[in-house]
Amino acid sequence: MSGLSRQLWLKLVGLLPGEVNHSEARWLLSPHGHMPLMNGRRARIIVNRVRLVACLFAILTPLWIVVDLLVLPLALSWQLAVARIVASLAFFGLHRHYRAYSSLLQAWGGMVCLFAIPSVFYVVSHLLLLNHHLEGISAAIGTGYAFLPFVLLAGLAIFPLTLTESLGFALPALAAHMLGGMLEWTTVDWPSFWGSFWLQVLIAGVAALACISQLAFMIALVQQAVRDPLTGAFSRRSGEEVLELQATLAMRCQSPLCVAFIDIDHFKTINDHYGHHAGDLALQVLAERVVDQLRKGDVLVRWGGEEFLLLLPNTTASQAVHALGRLRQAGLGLRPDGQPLTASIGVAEWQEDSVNDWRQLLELADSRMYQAKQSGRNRLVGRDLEQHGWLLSPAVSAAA
Ligand SMILES: Nc1nc2c(ncn2[C@@H]2O[C@H](COP(=O)(O)OP(=O)(O)OP(=O)(O)O)[C@@H](O)[C@H]2O)c(=O)[nH]1
Repeated sequence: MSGLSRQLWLKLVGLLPGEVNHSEARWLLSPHGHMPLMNGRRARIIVNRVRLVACLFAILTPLWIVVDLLVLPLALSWQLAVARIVASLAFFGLHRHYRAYSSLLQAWGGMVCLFAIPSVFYVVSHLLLLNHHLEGISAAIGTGYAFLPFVLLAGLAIFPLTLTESLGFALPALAAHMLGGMLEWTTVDWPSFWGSFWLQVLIAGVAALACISQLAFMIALVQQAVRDPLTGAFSRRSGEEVLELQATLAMRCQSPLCVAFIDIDHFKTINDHYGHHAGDLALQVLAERVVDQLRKGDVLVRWGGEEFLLLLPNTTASQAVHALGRLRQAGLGLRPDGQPLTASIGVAEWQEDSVNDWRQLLELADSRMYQAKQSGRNRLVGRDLEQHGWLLSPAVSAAA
């Protein structure tokens, strides 16, 4: 990014909701690059809101039948009543059969269905209204049907969406309105077509801001909830959630997933001899080193105390052993006495170790870490090919 465009970007980012920092601001623009944990949580929120709104509209839509029957010509009000009952049943079906998945794609699918039902109802009701010339109170009630697109656009505001996503939903609605106006396909005598179009653009803009603000707030809360405040690594609870997600994905796609348990050696002596602050510092440096050395998609979890879990998606056991060997050679930091900080590491991969559950994978890596401790610490234990048994890497002696 050039200096000028970077400055412009920072200025723009300064205008965005203050809950997110600069590096996270791009997450408000597009779903690309969101961490799977965030996608999973966002998908669940979207699905829950789709179901809630569907339930609300399943109840509210048929209630207006009474008003139509009292005010509109009888034939028209019955036709509209049928359309309302069909829409209400569709909303009810959506509420009943659409479940809380954690895939963003399925969440978008739910939103499409939620917006498709009133859109179809809008088209049908307008075709019916076009056949009647309404006057007085009937005309006023008929005009109410023309407000549905405004309600749809405003309704977007209840979802935590990125700018691209909210535009993806709003633009087709705006385009349809534009097309309808050009074809003079309207039952409402708006003072000005462009006036009503501009109003819809404004509503879509405000809704997009509301979507982004919700997303920003959500990102801030998720970041606070999922991170360990000392090291910035994922907390154990969120780490379990990420591992479960990644294991499900890996098993579905038959792609490798490696986990490594990393336990610092003789960590207690750092605390005992140099104080808790020195221990904290060692933990922070180790977390920084691991994050710096490994791939962007790898996830570091603080499992507890001086124990870390590293999740390596799309990585075979031998690739993981290679990457971890490089990390150990580069160094995990220094102890306060200047000696290299070392760790005992246990590695397991679901396909090569023939496990079909993330908990088993974890237990295997954990038991191999203990094997590394028992074999003298400062080493990595994985599994070579079945017939070769344990693979013990040599101890690392080089300082960081
Ligand atoms: N400074 C600091 N120490 C911690 C933290 N969490 C746990 N510890 C300490 O980590 C130490 C872990 O000690 P042990 O389980 O005996 O492990 P170890 O000394 O590394 O010994 P081995 O694992 O057998 O090599 C304990 O003294 C804990 O108090 C933390 O957040 N900060």
